Amino acid sequence: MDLQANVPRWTPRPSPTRPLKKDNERDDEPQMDSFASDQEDDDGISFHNSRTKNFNNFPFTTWPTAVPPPPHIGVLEAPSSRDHSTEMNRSMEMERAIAQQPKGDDSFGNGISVTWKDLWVRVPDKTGGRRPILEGLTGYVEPGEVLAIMGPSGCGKSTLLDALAGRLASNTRQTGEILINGRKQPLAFGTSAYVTQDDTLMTTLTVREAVYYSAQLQLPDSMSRSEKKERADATIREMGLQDAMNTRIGGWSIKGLSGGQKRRVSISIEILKRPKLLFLDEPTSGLDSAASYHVMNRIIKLAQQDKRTVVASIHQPSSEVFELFHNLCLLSSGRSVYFGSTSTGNEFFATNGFPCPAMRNPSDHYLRTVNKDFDVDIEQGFGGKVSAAETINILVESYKLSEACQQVERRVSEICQKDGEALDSKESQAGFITQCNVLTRRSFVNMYRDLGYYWLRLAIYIALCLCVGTIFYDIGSSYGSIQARGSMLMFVAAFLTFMAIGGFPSFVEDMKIFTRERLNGHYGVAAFVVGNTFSSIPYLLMISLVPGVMAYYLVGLQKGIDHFVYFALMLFACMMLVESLMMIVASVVPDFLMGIITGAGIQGVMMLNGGFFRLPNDLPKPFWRYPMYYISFHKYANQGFYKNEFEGLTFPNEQARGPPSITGEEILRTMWQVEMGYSKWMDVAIVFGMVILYRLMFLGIIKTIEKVKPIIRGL
Ligand SMILES: Nc1ncnc2c1ncn2[C@@H]1O[C@H](COP(=O)(O)OP(=O)(O)OP(=O)(O)O)[C@@H](O)[C@H]1O
Repeated sequence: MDLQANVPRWTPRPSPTRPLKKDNERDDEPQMDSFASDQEDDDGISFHNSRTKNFNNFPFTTWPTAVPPPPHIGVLEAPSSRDHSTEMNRSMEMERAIAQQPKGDDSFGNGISVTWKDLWVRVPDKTGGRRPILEGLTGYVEPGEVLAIMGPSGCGKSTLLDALAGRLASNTRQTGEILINGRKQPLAFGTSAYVTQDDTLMTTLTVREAVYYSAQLQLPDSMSRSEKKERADATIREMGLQDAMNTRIGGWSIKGLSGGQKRRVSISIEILKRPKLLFLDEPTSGLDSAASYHVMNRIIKLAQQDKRTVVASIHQPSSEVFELFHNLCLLSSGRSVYFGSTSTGNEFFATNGFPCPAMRNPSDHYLRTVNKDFDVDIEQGFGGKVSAAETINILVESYKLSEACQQVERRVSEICQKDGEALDSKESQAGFITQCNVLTRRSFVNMYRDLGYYWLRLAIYIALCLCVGTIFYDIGSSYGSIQARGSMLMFVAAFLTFMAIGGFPSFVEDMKIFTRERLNGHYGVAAFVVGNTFSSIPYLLMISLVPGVMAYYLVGLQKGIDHFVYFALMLFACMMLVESLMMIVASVVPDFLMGIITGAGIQGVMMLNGGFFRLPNDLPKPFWRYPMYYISFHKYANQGFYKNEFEGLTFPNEQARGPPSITGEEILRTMWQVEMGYSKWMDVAIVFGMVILYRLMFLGIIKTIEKVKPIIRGL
């Protein structure tokens, strides 16, 4: 069957850049679905269409629902009964109207235009090849417009948004052209805002705190604190969250906001800065119809102010919400079914034999018609039925041949020809010091409120140190205590520090929030690393000191406050190091289970090679002795702890042979094979140096990932 030969030509009404509704054109309150009604066109043909009154001047080849269709099965043809001369006249009229229609701004002004042409996105398939998830899409969105991306679940809405926002996953390959203001330029890190489908929020903060911290990070230093607070409060109110201002967002452990409320917090955070380009993935999911309407209405107003550009994927908008959008990009299985004004969608479907029934929300009708997930035949306006797959083919082919499609291509070319401005990602952002300060405070509050971050670890450390203290209680200075001291100190250096791995789930959550905020340009990578490092210091000090003092004094290690201070300092340095290591792991393996296994594996190797289980001189050369022994932080931790404990002590020699006593220094040299050429303070300094190195590596890895990802995707 040659679908292309039979599909009717569809021509849209001449308003791809439909002017925005004025406020007085509609109530602010959501209305009942009311726009599907029987109307008569100029030819006296009755058809169901909500917006028929808009179309009377234009030649839509709409299937009349009351008139029998031409006798073909599953193949659509232009109605033979049409008066062709009338049609031609109307076509000419339309072409004239199109020519006279203002094509948006002549320049981009301060706004951002996005165009995409022949956009393909492919992902690996099971056979080792690649399957397309977006197939040759072309479209545009201009300043002041709100584009709705619609289609059945899995049709590629999020993928299209990700592609436009420059955020595709690294296993995808993108071809085709995406231009921002007519130029090929990256769209991330502050040039646009993106509300993702999942709400990645700091669960311990209240709504007001979450939005206000974000305001402090995103708004420029030139704004006063009170102005930022005002902006945050106003945005919260705009999203209808005033009653939940002081409610914690909540997560798996504490019940806080509802799903819909979280959605609105996510939107609030991203619209705070009034972005010039806003991507929204399912902004209304979880919202009731009134909330959906108000949220979308607010976003439309945002687009109107200073001509901002909005692209939103949306699942099941009510008719009220659907009417708010300007253009519709309807997808099915990654293919473009329709791109054009939302007000001419009904025409397109009716023209192709799938008119929207009376009293049905048009968006429901479109989604039902283009969904092939369920093996249900689609009813045609004239009573026939075609399979869902065939319906989609008809619509896709019809759209390709339509004047609307050509019009979109023309508009894309026009926009691309303009010489648009380059985007500045650093525009009006808080300064580095402010970012570090705010991130440190926010992270500190989060750590304080999240029981799993440090409090639970503190409890477990106390329990473990009580066990250590009672098992090695009052260790004494007998010959046998030498081995016991060594084992106890090794346990502290290896196992107590290993336990810092318990914070990994919180690191993964932190990384998710960081990734979202970073991609939206809220702050820089360095500010995040500084904030994360400084906020954890008080807690790690507490964990080193409180359980440390219990273990130290119950065991009866070497007396003197300086010895205890060294012990606590080394424990603190090792914990910081393990946390830094786990942050690196979280940045590379952001999966909870995989990350813990990877982190535990790395630490296991270091522990094994740290000079306790196998004495340093016995480690096989070259790999384990050089460089692995020197890379392992356990080497320095063990050495430092041993020097701190054994130097200055003397143990009686209970063996029959040899001198009557043995000094700590001799034990260090012969028994533990410790490097004695430098002091214990050097060991702790090396561990702190490694902490700095690991944090820098963390920063470097994030920056590298940011740079490499677009290259992998083929951009
Ligand atoms: N990185 C990826 N690797 C493999 N497959 C992917 C990837 N991204 C998307 N897909 C697949 O592409 C298809 C489209 O996914 P996408 O998330 O864009 O759909 P969607 O229309 O947003 O769906 P929903 O409305 O349910 O969120 C799905 O089948 C999905 O499994």
